[in-house]
Order: sequence, then structure tokens, then C-alpha cells
Amino acid sequence: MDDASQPSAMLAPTRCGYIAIVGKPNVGKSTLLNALVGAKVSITSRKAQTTRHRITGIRTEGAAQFIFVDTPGFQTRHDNALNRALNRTVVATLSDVDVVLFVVEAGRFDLADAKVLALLPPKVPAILVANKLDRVHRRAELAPWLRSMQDRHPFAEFFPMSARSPRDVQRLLALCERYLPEQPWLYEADDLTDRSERFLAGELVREKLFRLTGDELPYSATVVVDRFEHEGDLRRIAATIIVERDNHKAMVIGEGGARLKRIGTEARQELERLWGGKVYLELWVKVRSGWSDDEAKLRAYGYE
Ligand SMILES: Nc1nc2c(ncn2[C@@H]2O[C@H](COP(=O)(O)OP(=O)(O)OP(=O)(O)O)[C@@H](O)[C@H]2O)c(=O)[nH]1
Repeated sequence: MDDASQPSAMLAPTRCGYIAIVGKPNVGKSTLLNALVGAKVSITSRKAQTTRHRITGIRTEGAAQFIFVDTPGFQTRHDNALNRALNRTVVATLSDVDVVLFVVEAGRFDLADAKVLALLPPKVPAILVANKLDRVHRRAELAPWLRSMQDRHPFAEFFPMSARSPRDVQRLLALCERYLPEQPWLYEADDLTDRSERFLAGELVREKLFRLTGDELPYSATVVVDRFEHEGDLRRIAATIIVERDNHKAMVIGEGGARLKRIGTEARQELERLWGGKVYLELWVKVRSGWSDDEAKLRAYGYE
């Protein structure tokens, strides 16, 4: 037999597949996604529920292409149009992936975790990611906890880790690879995300908005990018921060406009670093009362 007749016996076949990262708010999904993709594609914040859009990060390594799907935190506390839309996103995302990373905090499991777990389709393999292992001081207590998790769902794997540890992240990537089907890649090897620069600009403004307002601002505040234009190396962006009440608007603007200015400056600087070119960023603040309970407006802002 000549060599050409058996190429796949020597070379690893290409693999490519979808991986969903789910879990209740604040367990570290965005941190994990960023670490797995190796670039900043999602946003992290101490504030719960910052990830409202479905974000896809892509990592190509060796023969494998991993397409990550980050989902919003499962909403259990408030029942309004926004939260119902978020929950539908979770369910739709999960039915169509090759493996699910179900993220919890190591050693913990509460009702909010259980509500997300209840959504996992039985046919899709699920890996229990017990994150924030660095916070567990008595490791011996983890064994009985892991056994109790075994009874809750037929997990394919149990993976205690810290999303902050590059070694753990690399091991998790290798584990995920086994669950990707053998098929050609769907994206170019150097694609990091299929989201546009416009989307990233909006997400970064949102990240700065929540970081700089702390816990004062309700998470119903959102950012809409009104204009995004290239002029040579310069990107001109106009975005509007939409809040529900006048006092939230005052909060975002800050004394003498100081806070809004800082949000704009920090977002602009980070975008310039990300893209390696100049950015002109114009920010507005508008009050749109009750927007989070209006399905039509949600669609207009791209949540459906
Ligand atoms: N100590 C420790 N903290 C972590 C770890 N992973 C994430 N965190 C922190 O946990 C907090 C929440 O992380 P996120 O990645 O924003 O969590 P999330 O699940 O995406 O949250 P939502 O967007 O609200 O759904 C942040 O302050 C992270 O820095 C970890 O392995 N160890």
C-alpha cells in the first residue's frame, strides 16, 4: 500500500464541535470561557448576570476546533419578559451542543444550581466543572460532595478546577476534545469569535458601566451601539446606555459627568488596546422606563 491510501492512520482527524457553558450567576462561566478561548471575548464582573448575550468563543488547537457557547445565568428570581427570554436561550442552546460544561462552585449546590441542572438534556454529555477549587481549604470534604453530585445527574465527568489556573484550563480543554465529533472545522483557525467588533464595543461599555457603578445600578441597564464606522485605522462609535429611571441616569452620569466620562475613557482605552488602532467613542444615556418587560423592545435590542 502506498502512503496516500492511508493518511488518517498517521494524522489525527480534525474534530470540531460546540460546547455550552452553563451555571447559575457568578460561578465563573465568563472567566472560564475567556481562559478556554485564551482571549477576552466575554466580560466578567463581580456583579451577577452580566452576560446577557449568547457569546461564542472559538479556540483552534492541534487538530481540534472548540466552539464555546456561553449562556446567560438562569433566571429564577424575577419572572418578566427579559428573564423568560434568557431562559429560552439557555434551553435552545443546550439542545444543540456536543458537550455541556455545568459549572458550580466546588463544594456547593443550592436551589439555583438545581434549577439550571434540571434543564440539561439527558442525551448531551455533561461535565461537572467544580470551579473555584482554590477557595476550598479542606479538600477531603470534596469527595463526599462529588459523590452526592453523582446522584443528581448522570455526569460524564467530574472536574474540580480553578478557572484561574492555566494548567487546569488546559486539562479541561483536552478533556473536552474527546467529546468533539470528527468533522472539518467550521471556522478559520485564527477566528476568536464570530461576534462583530460592534458587539464587542457594546459589551465593553457594559462591562465598564457595571464595574464603575458597583452594585447601585440594576442589571436591567443595557447598552445599544447606534453607530460603528471605520475611517482608515480610526473607529467611530456612538453608543447609548439605556436605564429605567431618572435616578439611574444621574447615577451613570455622575457628578459633573465624571462617571460617564470615566466609563467612556476606560472602554475606549481597552478597545484601542484590543484592536491596535484609535477609537472615538461617544456615549449617551437615555431613560427608557420599563424596557425589560416589553418583548418588542427586547427584540429591537437583539435579545431574541
Ligand atoms: N477564587 C476564584 N474566583 C473565580 C474563579 N473563577 C471565577 N472567579 C470569580 O468569580 C466571579 C464571577 O465570575 P464570572 O466569570 O463573571 O461568573 P459568571 O458565571 O460568568 O457570572 P454571570 O455572568 O453573572 O452569569 C468573578 O469575580 C471571578 O473573578 C476561580 O476559579 N477562583
